[in-house]
Amino acid sequence: MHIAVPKEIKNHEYRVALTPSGARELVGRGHRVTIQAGAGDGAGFADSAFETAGAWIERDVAALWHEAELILKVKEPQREEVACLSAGQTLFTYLHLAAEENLTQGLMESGATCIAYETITDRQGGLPLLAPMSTVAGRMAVQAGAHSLEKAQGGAGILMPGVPGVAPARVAVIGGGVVGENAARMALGLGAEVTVLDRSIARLEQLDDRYQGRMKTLYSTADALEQVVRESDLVIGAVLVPGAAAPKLITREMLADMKPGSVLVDVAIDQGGCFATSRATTHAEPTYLVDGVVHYCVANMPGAVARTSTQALTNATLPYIISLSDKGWRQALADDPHFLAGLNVHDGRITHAAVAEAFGLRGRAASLVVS
Ligand SMILES: NC(=O)C1=CN([C@@H]2O[C@H](COP(=O)(O)OP(=O)(O)OC[C@H]3O[C@@H](n4cnc5c(N)ncnc54)[C@H](O)[C@@H]3O)[C@@H](O)[C@H]2O)C=CC1
Ligand SMILES: CC(=O)C(=O)O
Ligand SMILES: [Mg+2]
Repeated sequence: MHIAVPKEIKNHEYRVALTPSGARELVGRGHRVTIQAGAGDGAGFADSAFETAGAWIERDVAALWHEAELILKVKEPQREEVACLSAGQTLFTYLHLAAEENLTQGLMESGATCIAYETITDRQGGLPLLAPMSTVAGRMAVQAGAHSLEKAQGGAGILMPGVPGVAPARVAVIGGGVVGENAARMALGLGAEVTVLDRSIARLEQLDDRYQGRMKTLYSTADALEQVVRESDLVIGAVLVPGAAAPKLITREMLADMKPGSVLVDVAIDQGGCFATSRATTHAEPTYLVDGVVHYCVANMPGAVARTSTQALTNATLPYIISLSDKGWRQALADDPHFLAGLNVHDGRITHAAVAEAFGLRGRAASLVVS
């Protein structure tokens, strides 16, 4: 199969969809891998490393897209990338379509087969291709939050661990999944007082057990959220309903009760965000203020630590890429219902129920596409 890897063009996105080690595995299986010149530079992988792995380097972007059967990316395609996609091609990347109506429309019009990393499931009920980047983003959320609490960033001027005789910061994490656990773990490590809220009792039990009560767990109700948000210095949004737009859990009114200079980090922004006042920001300008509360809402947080993230991403995606390349998308998805859950758009139709519901459209069952 002819596999192409374009250079990412989203603001401050330095990741690349494949490492040279990943390219070597694919080339070794008889596939042709073409990498856009410079695509790996931001992650520290030079063109020469890809060439050594047996990949081809292409300078002509239009030719790269035109000739590919399978296109591997990291972030959702930008407008000029959607224009390069055509029927018969397969796109494998993060899509987060419920938050992007224009993108969804563009992908439907392209006629391409679009498989989203973030809706692929596993036997344990997890999201194996979202998890590595959620681990990164969860850990980064605390770094971003701690920085935003500094006075020069608009924050209240609070040091996360406090000092002897002065209390540490209070951190609330809404959603105790992969992002939430990693954020809570980092905040605990910094000496903050940490509360995790979730709707899953089983998950709260697991966290309580794993951290031996060192973080407080709360069942997530409107009352609990109001109370915790009022008391917290840093609130991290980490909820997810797979494929769907994030529920708005912190309302504009609740913001008025927050302490001036407190910080909201909305990691769930790639699904539209879980705070009513969230809007996507970029690494170039990551924060803004609403009612004296600092908002950090970067939709591609792992892009800033591209070296770590690129390796973690390829580790997770490679088995799926091999399956797509060896078998073709239809057989690969037909063989694995968890992989099939990643099919979001095919031949002009939405094939994921939560995405179709987000836009009030009638989708087509993914199972019908591969049967
Ligand atoms: N901004 C960025 O750069 C990145 C964003 N993300 C995003 O972070 C979000 C979280 O991802 P994961 O942790 O991997 O998901 P996950 O599925 O592991 O965890 C989500 C948790 O939210 C909980 N939840 C759902 N509704 C809730 C509610 N109403 N109240 C409280 N908890 C609720 C679920 O029970 C689950 O435990 C996703 O939107 C993901 O796309 C992930 C990586 C990078
Ligand atoms: C998951 C995601 O949106 C990211 O890694 O950028
Ligand atoms: Mg986006």
